[in-house]
Amino acid sequence: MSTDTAIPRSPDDITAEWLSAALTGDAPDPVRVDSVEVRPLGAGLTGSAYSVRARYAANPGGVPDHLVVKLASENHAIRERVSLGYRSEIAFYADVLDRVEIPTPACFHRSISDDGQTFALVLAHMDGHEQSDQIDGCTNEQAVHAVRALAALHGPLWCDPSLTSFTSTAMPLADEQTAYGLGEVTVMAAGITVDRLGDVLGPAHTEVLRRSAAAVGPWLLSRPERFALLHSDYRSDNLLFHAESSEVTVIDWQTLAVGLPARDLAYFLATSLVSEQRDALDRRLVEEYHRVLVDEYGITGYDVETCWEDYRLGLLQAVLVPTLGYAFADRTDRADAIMSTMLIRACEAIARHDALGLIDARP
Ligand SMILES: Nc1ncnc2c1ncn2[C@@H]1O[C@H](COP(=O)(O)OP(=O)(O)OP(=O)(O)O)[C@@H](O)[C@H]1O
Repeated sequence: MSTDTAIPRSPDDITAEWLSAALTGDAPDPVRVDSVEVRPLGAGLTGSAYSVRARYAANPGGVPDHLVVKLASENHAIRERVSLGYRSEIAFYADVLDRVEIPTPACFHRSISDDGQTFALVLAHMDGHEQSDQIDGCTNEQAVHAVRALAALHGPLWCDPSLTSFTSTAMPLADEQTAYGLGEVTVMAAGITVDRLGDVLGPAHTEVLRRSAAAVGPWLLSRPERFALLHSDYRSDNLLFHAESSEVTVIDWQTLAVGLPARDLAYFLATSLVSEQRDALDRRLVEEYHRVLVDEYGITGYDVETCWEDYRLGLLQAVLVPTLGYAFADRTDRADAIMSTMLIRACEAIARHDALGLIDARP
């Protein structure tokens, strides 16, 4: 791991010298970068991502010319608040990536300071891929690729005992104390969300939102017999689809968690498809996710009806993650629009599939 001073804190620190050292690492043949062209990417809500075009004088390993460098936020308060997210993403690329099969950008360098508030990641820029718009949602074809990729995250570490002690995440496997603690924070976050967006959500969705937030504690403790590593924010904004093949590459690993696998599946289907599209497709997409788990990862003792029930139960993830992210972040018109769209879809799905009834049925 690099020392603190070696890690860039701002785009000005992304120099040819730094990139040369970062890309060389411990390798005997140095990478020599002649020049870099750095441009900002993304909204930068929790960190900063930059597109970096590099010209090489020596490039023995064939690192691509077009890279993404991710750094911590330049805002101290944000850095403090999300340092666990930074640790999660670095842990993913350092310790987890080789143990799962979900497609991600190739990683050429990662470093983080001891306090977790300064980090750098150098990734391949996914040229030829595009992000689908969170409000428009994914196409049907993109959705198929997304659920298959999800099975490739969950399948390899399905109920793997090592995950019970995986703590490089803000949301390790829940016990009673953490579940009810997170439940209380979610109720608070839902209250703030309703104060801001209640008029847009309307009374019926507001009621579902409040009841869902109130159920988060027992929900997190449901079905403890099944767990996997979760992305937790598996939605359009974090999925880059190949423009022609629709194959997906998954980014933004700052919300790693351990829990019921279908939480990721439900979150994706509830936030990243428009409601009518989800109603028409969710059964088929759940079956496809299940098929890949069984056929490609040899998961046994998990029939498709149980997977379907897990999907229904998992829908509360689509209240948990957005409200926590939204209530404690700065407010913008775009954030309001994305959040209200995701929450309306989530509440419709929760009501349609009686997700809350499942929690009551099996306390
Ligand atoms: N490997 C990549 N290839 C192409 N684009 C990328 C890549 N990684 C990130 N991006 C772009 O940069 C944006 C920000 O990346 P990411 O979501 O990982 O960072 P973040 O700190 O969580 O940003 P934000 O706060 O804006 O969500 C992405 O939305 C995407 O547009």
